[in-house]
Amino acid sequence: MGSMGSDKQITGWAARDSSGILSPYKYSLRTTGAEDVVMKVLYCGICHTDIHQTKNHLGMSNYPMVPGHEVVGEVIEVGSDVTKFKVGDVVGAGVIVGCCRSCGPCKSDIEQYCNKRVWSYNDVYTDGKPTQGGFASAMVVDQKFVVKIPEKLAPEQAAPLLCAGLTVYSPLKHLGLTGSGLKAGILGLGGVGHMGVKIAKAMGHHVTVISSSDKKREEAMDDLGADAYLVSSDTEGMTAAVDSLDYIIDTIPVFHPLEPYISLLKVGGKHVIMGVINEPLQFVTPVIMLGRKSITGSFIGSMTEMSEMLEFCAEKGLTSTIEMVKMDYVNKAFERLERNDVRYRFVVDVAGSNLEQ
Ligand SMILES: NC(=O)C1=CN([C@@H]2O[C@H](COP(=O)(O)OP(=O)(O)OC[C@H]3O[C@@H](n4cnc5c(N)ncnc54)[C@H](OP(=O)(O)O)[C@@H]3O)[C@@H](O)[C@H]2O)C=CC1
Ligand SMILES: O=C/C=C/c1ccc(O)c(O)c1
Ligand SMILES: [Zn+2]
Ligand SMILES: [Zn+2]
Repeated sequence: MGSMGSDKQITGWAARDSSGILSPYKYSLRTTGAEDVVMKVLYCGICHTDIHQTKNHLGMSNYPMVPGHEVVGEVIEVGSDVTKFKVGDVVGAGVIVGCCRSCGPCKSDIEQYCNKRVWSYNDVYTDGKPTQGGFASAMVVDQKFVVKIPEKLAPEQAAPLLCAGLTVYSPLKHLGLTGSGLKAGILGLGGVGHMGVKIAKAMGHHVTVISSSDKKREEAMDDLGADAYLVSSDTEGMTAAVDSLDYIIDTIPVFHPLEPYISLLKVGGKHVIMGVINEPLQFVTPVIMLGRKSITGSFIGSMTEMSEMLEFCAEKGLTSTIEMVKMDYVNKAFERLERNDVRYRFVVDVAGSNLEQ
């Protein structure tokens, strides 16, 4: 890495086009501002959103694009007004690195819903420079969007919590679904889904995994602690489970019918959509009306919830289940994630990949 003065030259791995293939890319970090934290990236998780973005599934991708928004790093420099962090701290950054600070959502501490949010990559920062994410040797992030990683959590295990963990924790809090004894459905057992099982279990819920295949049954029950496992194509099993769930966390990342899952909800049950799906989903209205059911969405969580969720995971001894890889494996890892071949999150050992050599 270059000097820590202005115009720090660093190396990240960037997608250049919608093939989504990442390769080394040199760019400069902004000069450290008064509120900025500079971190040497240690680990970065691979979220399915990184595939959506690098492959331009939403039609809004700009290249070169260094993805990665489950970033754990070590603080190597802080700006003059930074009070919350010091050099040597192990910290994290997630999906959002900026907001307007004056709109309703910002003032209500739900800055993830600010219409002027700045994304950690595939966006433009307030200085006019493109934002670039965590598959890079370093990142500069405003202290508001940096969180301390609790000492009890291993840094590589903590990385997936910064998006996947938060994405599950936030709607459960917001929707009042934290009490013990609730009946949960986790639809899609991937990175977000497996944290759904762990967090819901830690809240004392009875957890049913609803999966597209039988392949993950044993692991889901024995390793993750799920109470039940349904295969969505098993008509008999699905029928037996009708009207049984208080909520469903739906993490499927592609178009899918909603009605078979909504029918699993009790009266007043909630279907929470997480997947980023760029085509209309459909349902006929009686499936929600005749049961006062809700279909809602949720987007990551706030920085306040991020700290709270990390403390919750530390206290309950919750970690993510990861496969650690080096950066030269990242394209293979993206390909395996896309074909549903990971248990349950890839984490890139960024510092151990010596990007600057
Ligand atoms: N709303 C938000 O704030 C956030 C949204 N996301 C989005 O959530 C979605 C899930 O992310 P993530 O958990 O990282 O993704 P993963 O790929 O890790 O997991 C998705 C799971 O969905 C199931 N699935 C995958 N493909 C299909 C398919 N073609 N048909 C049916 N089921 C399928 C699989 O589970 P199984 O094998 O059990 O069927 C798979 O493991 C993505 O769209 C991502 O962009 C992610 C983070 C935050
Ligand atoms: O992985 C985190 C980001 C999720 C996300 C949710 C909604 C949306 O439109 C996105 O572009 C990303
Ligand atoms: Zn994510
Ligand atoms: Zn705002």
